[in-house]
Amino acid sequence: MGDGQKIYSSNPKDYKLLEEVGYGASATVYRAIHLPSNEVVAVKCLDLDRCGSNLDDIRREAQIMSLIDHPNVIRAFCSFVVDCNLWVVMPFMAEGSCLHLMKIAYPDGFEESAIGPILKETLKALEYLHRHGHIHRDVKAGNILMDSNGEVKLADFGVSASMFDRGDRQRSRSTFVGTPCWMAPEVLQPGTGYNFKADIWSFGITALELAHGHAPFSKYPPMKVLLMTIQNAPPGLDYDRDKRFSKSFKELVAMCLVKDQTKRPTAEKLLKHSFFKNTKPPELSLKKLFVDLPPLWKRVKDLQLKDAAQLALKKMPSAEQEAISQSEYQRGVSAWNFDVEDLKLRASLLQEEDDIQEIKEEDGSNLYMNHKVVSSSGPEVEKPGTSSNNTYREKINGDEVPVVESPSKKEKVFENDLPESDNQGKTGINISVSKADLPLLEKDSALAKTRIQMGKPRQTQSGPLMPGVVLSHSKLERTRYLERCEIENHQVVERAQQVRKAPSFSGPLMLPNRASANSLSAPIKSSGGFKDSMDDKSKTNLVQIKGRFSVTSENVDLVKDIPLSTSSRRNSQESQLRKSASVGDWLFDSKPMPNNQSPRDISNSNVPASVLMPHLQNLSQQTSIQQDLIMNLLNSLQLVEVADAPQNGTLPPLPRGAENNGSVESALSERECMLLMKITELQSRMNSLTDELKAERLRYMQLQQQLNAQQHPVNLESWFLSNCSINSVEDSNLSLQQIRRMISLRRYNLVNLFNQYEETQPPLVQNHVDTSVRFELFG
Ligand SMILES: Nc1ncnc2c1ncn2[C@@H]1O[C@H](COP(=O)(O)OP(=O)(O)OP(=O)(O)O)[C@@H](O)[C@H]1O
Repeated sequence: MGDGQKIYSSNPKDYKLLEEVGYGASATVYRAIHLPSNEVVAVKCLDLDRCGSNLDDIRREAQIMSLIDHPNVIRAFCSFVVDCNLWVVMPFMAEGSCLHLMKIAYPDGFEESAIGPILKETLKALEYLHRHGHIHRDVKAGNILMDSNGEVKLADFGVSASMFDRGDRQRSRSTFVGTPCWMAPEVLQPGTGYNFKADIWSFGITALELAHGHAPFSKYPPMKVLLMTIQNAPPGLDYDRDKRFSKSFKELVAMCLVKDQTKRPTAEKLLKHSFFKNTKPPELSLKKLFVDLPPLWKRVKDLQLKDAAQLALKKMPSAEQEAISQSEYQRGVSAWNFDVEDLKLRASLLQEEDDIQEIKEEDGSNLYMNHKVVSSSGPEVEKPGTSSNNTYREKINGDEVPVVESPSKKEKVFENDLPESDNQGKTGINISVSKADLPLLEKDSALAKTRIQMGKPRQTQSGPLMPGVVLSHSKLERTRYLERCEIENHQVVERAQQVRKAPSFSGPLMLPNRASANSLSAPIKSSGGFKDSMDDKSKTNLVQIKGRFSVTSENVDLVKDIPLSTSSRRNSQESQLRKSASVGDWLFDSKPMPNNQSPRDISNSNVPASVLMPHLQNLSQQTSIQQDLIMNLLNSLQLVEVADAPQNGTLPPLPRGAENNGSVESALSERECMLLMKITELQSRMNSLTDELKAERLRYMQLQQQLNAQQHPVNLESWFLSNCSINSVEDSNLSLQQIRRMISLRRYNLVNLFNQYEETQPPLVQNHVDTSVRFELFG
């Protein structure tokens, strides 16, 4: 009787948990004994509190796992809740994940003879899952498990998605989940959906990971990985440096890592690739990988100790260690708890890698190097910081290879060879302490030092960011746009502060001109090499350079696209203020509404509080800044010299000489009139903003009520009953069938409403709609 047929009870007392053999973002995995049968099993204890996914996701994972029936896919024997944990009982894979194995004994990756069988078995698993309508969405070495007999199984359905959703969403997902290094461009890119071909991309990245010991770009923080995946040529095997690998392996990888998902082959087709023709069965070729290695739990323990020692060396307080370890999890190395704000912040703090001496990652040292793979002897690898990241694909031996060109263009470096840390350390035992992982304070001070040394100030961002844990398509654009709004807002505040601090009494107030570092019209050019790597298109769209890292935007003109109601109002206000050019360039630029949405539009829709709050904050900020401006105007205008003539709509100049007493009087009264007009104008603007703010507040309260109501439609039948003022279905004169019909009509209406709402709302707002509402509506 195979494992599949055994009865595994759902009673925790029937399981004796033994050693810890791994852990992820939300789960710890134990070797355990199923006492009634005396079988060794693995128990994955998912901490429901720590778990980012909702119960539906978890239930789905467990459900899918229990239905799995394929030798290469881990299936769940059973699952049940114990206190705040969900226990998933599954076969114990005694050699753990490929990632573990590489970290322990093969830091430079496996030999091709081992990679072949691992990939082949993984492909079989993918072929099975895809055939049954699932996208795995988290294919990587950390999720490929091996048993001592060489068996290979794909694990972790934490983020898998059923492709059999109803309606338009079928076979095209729009939720941002997964692990960035392994994520396909279409998953990261705005506007497009993705399908099972995303797994093929991840499979290609996994192939590179197995070949090198780490995934391409894994050195970089997630946001940078995200942009590099979108902007750069796909990574691949280097035809010079990766001489130890066959042409067919390189070809296979290149086939998977095609940016156009439609051009990627299916798992079924890949299985027929020549690379797999001569692949030996896993039981023959993989077993040797584990010879002489201590048992899995011992390795895991050793790795944990090693990491703990590294942390101790850094002499960090435990809270900081914890913060690092947590951020390691959350910054995308661990799947679906994607904290976009954190990513943005870190991206903004990015700097030249060579600006600050990097804290060396000691991950490369292996603990049990009894099978060290001889690494290829290629040219010296260029440090990422010294590279311009100017990437293109070059034909070598008739094949396209991604190449990174140094600024001098003297030497070429193959992109996927850039030294990288193991950012996949989601298991937590590899807490890599790269500078990107330093606690912010420490990092900030390092940054500050660098800035002083280099004498080139860089922009950091502050202020509230839009909340959101899930980045979906087109959110990247919106993120850029919001970042820009934030910068503008920051500028406005800075200007207002400067007005307060240093009112100039002679001539224009001293304010930064438009071509300043933060100016959108004149983006600051970093001396970092990254800009060189961008094509012309992205150059024109450059919004910011953050260290070697640029943020571009196709929507740089978004402000122009703000609906007339808002933009024209703002433009006229801007122009009015601009007209008082006598007070310099202190253009009051209100923070535009994200996503072309006027406050009124927002107030007329069902928008969650998280979206409304920034608007409200904006409005109140604008109001207070305007108040400041008015005060400053009043204080300083008497002494301000006005350059423009009154016919230009600006204030008349104040004559200087005492001999012009008569004209001084008339000019003064003229000035007074204009000032009064200006003040009235500003006051009315302030009033209207205050009104808007009040209306928004009111609307916000209403929306929150509506949202609450929508979030808890839980039981439509009970909704119906309560709305029909009857106590039970039996009490009513209606037949159950009629009631069901009414309920389904109601549901239908809700779905319609929801769809309409989605159509009218910009995607940013859509994405903030609680997924539970979607789930409830779409069933
Ligand atoms: N059946 C098993 N047998 C042996 N080791 C396992 C088993 N399942 C998982 N592991 C080990 O535990 C680690 C964590 O497991 P898993 O990836 O399922 O956790 P997770 O919390 O879902 O991870 P993630 O961070 O991807 O969400 C794996 O990388 C692997 O090393």
